[in-house]
Amino acid sequence: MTEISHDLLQPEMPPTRWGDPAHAGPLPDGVRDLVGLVFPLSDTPAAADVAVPAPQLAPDLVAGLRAVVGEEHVVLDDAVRRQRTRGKSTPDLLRQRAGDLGDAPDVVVRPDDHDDVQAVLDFAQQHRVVVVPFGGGTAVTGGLAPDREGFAGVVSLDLGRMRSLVALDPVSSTATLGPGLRGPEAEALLAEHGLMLGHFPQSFEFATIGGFAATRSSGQSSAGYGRFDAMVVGLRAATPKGEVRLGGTSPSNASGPDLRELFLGSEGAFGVITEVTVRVRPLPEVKEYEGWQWPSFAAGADAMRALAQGDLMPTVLRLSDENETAINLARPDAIGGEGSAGGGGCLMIVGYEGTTAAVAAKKAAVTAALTDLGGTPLGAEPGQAWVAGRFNAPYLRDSLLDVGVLVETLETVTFWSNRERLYAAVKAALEGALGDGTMVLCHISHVYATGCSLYFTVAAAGGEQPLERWLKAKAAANDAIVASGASITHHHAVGTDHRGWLTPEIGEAGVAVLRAVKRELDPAGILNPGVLIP
Ligand SMILES: Cc1cc2nc3c(=O)[nH]c(=O)nc-3n(C[C@H](O)[C@H](O)[C@H](O)COP(=O)(O)OP(=O)(O)OC[C@H]3O[C@@H](n4cnc5c(N)ncnc54)[C@H](O)[C@@H]3O)c2cc1C
Repeated sequence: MTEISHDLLQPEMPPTRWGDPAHAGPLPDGVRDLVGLVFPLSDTPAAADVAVPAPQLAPDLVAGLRAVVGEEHVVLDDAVRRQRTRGKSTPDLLRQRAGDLGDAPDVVVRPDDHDDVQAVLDFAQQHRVVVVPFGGGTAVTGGLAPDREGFAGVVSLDLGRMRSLVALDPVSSTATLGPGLRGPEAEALLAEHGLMLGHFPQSFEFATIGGFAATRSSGQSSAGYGRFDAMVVGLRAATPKGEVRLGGTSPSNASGPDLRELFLGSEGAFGVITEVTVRVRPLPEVKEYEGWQWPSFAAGADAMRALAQGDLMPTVLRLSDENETAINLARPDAIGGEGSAGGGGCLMIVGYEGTTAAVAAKKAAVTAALTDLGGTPLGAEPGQAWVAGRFNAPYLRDSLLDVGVLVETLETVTFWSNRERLYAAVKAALEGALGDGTMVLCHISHVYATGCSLYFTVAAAGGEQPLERWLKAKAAANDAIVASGASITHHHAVGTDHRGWLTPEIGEAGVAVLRAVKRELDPAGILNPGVLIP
């Protein structure tokens, strides 16, 4: 067994929790008091001293991988394999907390460049070894837990060494980035040139460029900067059939269907994305965020629609429903405290970024529109509070799991005309499945001229079998989404968790196209088997 030098690895999240352990903490008093009124609280620590299953990959195959990428980049260390077991959904955390490491990879392989990745895929295809591309490990729909039945073993292909700014074209405003760069690393490299990407999902601190592309991620500034797939100009991928380079010639073209779309959202099932070329923009001169209050979720949603359809999009635009406004998730330290109801109604956060002149002009136009539509300005304080707490909610989830409260999120997207029906149906499904006292919170954070996403946060008593309780509730929510004619996911991707609900959305012919692409690019089916494709 080879020990890895841990300083070669990026800082890692603990397997049973989210984020940086230094930022984790017990439940704030206000939250504990409030939650204790609704749910029974009981100390529920994660299992300690969990044994990681012994690696199943035959020694000659391990030696073969070592010959490909070098001795020290093939890791069998238990802690490293445990950290790459599944992602960070609540079911993933519950399984880790219960000591279930059944999906642990046999070996972690760390390629240095595209050619290394290609060589690993060639080897894995020849020897029927599953390859699971691993970026930040923040997946929430089972995309890191493929089927292993019938294969010689499972390699977690950790892209953490591929973390460079590969090329920059400031004239065209494009940058080519390594797939293993985490959000802050990519922004720091671009900032050296006065540039930025502008992709800030809640998982920003740990998720990677390759992961963003592979899942068609969407960030908190999507109103102004667009979703990640819309930022991608081109990409390079290694597949078992060889190299694929897409979008390298032009920003757009009429050269047949746009094959970039085949890899955006392909979740490692068609190939390993080894470079992503994105459009970049100048760093903003100013950033301003503020709060607006709306009498109801419907009134706030109508105002968002008016902005989107009137070409008046700020950089950040999000709206909490009445429950989420009352709980004020952006400020866990203030939950249950004075003023936590946020003045009632529904809180909208509006953010502006750009040049001083552009921000002033956009802010004046948006302010006039929101005032006309009946909104009440709350000033900069709620906006600043949201910015300060925007990455904190996942830590709160862990603290709640520690006291036996089940917390999870899910998201969907539909057209404006279907928004109310979808909202009511998902809420009813979750409350019906989880029973009395269940708290269902919702916000809109991704807005289009034609529709919006709905992002739900659910809190319920964990009970004796929290995992089973959640899986039942999630299935009910998925059924409600499909029955409402909405999409099964706006940005979390399909993974294994949503696979069973994809066919009604894309149809049998659509599934056949996905299967045909998979057969062509990955004939032995070694890439993430069971992920994405029904
Ligand atoms: C607390 C929390 C908050 C989140 N907030 C958001 C949010 O605001 N917006 C959002 O869009 N998502 C969010 N997510 C989901 C998740 O962060 C995204 O799906 C993210 O894009 C995954 O990136 P990653 O690098 O962690 O990928 P991973 O988790 O490592 O992998 C995700 C999938 O992509 C595949 N993959 C990874 N890298 C590559 C590659 N280079 N080539 C091919 N396939 C690859 C993997 O095999 C897997 O199937 C959140 C998740 C958590 C836990």
